[in-house]
Amino acid sequence: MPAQREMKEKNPWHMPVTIIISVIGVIAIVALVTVAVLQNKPLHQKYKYGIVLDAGSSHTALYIYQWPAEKDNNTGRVEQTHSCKVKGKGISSYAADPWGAGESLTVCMQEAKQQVPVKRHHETPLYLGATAGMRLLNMENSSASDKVFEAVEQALQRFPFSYQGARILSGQEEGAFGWVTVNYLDDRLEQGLETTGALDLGGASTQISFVSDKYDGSESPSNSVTFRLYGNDYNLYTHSFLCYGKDQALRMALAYQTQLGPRTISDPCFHQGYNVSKEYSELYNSPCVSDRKPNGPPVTFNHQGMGNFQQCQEVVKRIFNLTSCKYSQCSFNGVFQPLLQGPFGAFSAYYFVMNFLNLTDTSTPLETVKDKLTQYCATSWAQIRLEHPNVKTKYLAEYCFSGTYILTLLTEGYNFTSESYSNINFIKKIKGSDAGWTLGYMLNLTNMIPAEAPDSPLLPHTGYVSIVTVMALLLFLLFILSLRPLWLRCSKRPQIV
Ligand SMILES: Nc1ncnc2c1ncn2[C@@H]1O[C@H](COP(=O)(O)OP(=O)(O)O)[C@@H](O)[C@H]1O
Ligand SMILES: [Ca+2]
Repeated sequence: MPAQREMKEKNPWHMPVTIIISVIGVIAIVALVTVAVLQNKPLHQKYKYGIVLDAGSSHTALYIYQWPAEKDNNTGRVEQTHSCKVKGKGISSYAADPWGAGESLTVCMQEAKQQVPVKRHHETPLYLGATAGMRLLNMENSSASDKVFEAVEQALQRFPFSYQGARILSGQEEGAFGWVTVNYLDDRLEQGLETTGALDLGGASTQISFVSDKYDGSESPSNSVTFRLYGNDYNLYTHSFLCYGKDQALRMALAYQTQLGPRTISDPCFHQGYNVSKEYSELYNSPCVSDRKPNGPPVTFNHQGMGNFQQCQEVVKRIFNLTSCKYSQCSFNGVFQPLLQGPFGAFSAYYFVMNFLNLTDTSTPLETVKDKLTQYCATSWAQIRLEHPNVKTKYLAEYCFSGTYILTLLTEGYNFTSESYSNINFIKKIKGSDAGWTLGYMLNLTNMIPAEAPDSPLLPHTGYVSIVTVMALLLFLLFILSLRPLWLRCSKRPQIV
């Protein structure tokens, strides 16, 4: 077999040294790529969790947030994974039964126990923040408010989480943390982009927060909050109007109409055919209206609807003081407000109401929005009920008032114009997380937003792996090429025949 022998001798791969070098080379390259891929591959994601209870005036909601365990300081990574609406009213309505307030939270807390992995329970911070309902109760009856907190605290401490306390947020905090949430979720803070203003409408208070270039905070320091986030300084204007949430605003509007204690009030903000007997003591049972209580009114009054948007707007305007202002410019009630600037996200009741009324599209001219609301308010109560059999009667009865209140607050109160109205976005969620103060509150308390921009890796993981792979291939090519001379030499060797 001389031909076969010749082949063997020509082929360098049959030389032991060449074979060993080749094998080692290939193993080295495979090892290099494998190590590069494995070392830099994100580990099987482990998450940390945080729980915030939003004890609002109308109801309490629980939110669970999660973020990758090894990257607390990274940006845009905290997201809402679960929410739970507590059955019944807000904790401030339990003044006469404080333990009931604590009890009311247990169903959602049980749910949280199921949602957060058991081994993370003990390290999961749990916060409760109360807003305007408890602010009002605290003003009215501070010992009742203390008792509610005591009961809530005891109920929450029974769960295996890391309880961090329950407290009333100031209006300023509520506004500022709502602004942080919206801008964090939009990745505006991390990237240093122009920020979005935040408009939050609750049941008992409402907040407006935005950055205005012309505003340095000196004209009204109590409306100013400064932040340094990701290496950028922000000078935020914020104001919270206590009693201007939509439920208390409705009380104030009704109080203006019942100041003389009539037995019947004809209310343009409710639909024609709506006729409900209500109690004076219930209407005036709030610090927002208690000083307007008529002397010796009858026990009840008939609340009758008239269904007239124009007249409703006149009634609503009466709850705003639009004349007194000791600053260069004001919103209402003598409160300083700089020039409106930039886009705004309007959430909570702004969204619920405008969404129900099909009016979330702000590219619709303001005049058309008013026309649609005029039509809606003029629809009879019987017809409205027929069209929306599954909507809670209390909400349904109030959407005409609420829509009118929102438009009046935005235009007469905050000075949005036909042009700037289109800068408002009515939103519920951003990237799966609810817009509201809770996320911003937790980010702040867990120091999850750094003051300075974190150092970012030179390359993202995929870039790193690609470069190593390309380099390994090049090395392999070089290696093969380096074998060429050996090859050629072998093929030129004198034949042994
Ligand atoms: N589906 C809905 N339709 C209309 N209004 C709603 C709906 N869901 C919630 N709301 C209202 O949103 C408001 C939420 O306020 P809340 O956060 O409880 O009060 P605050 O922030 O003033 O403490 C309440 O007025 C509540 O009635
Ligand atoms: Ca709220």
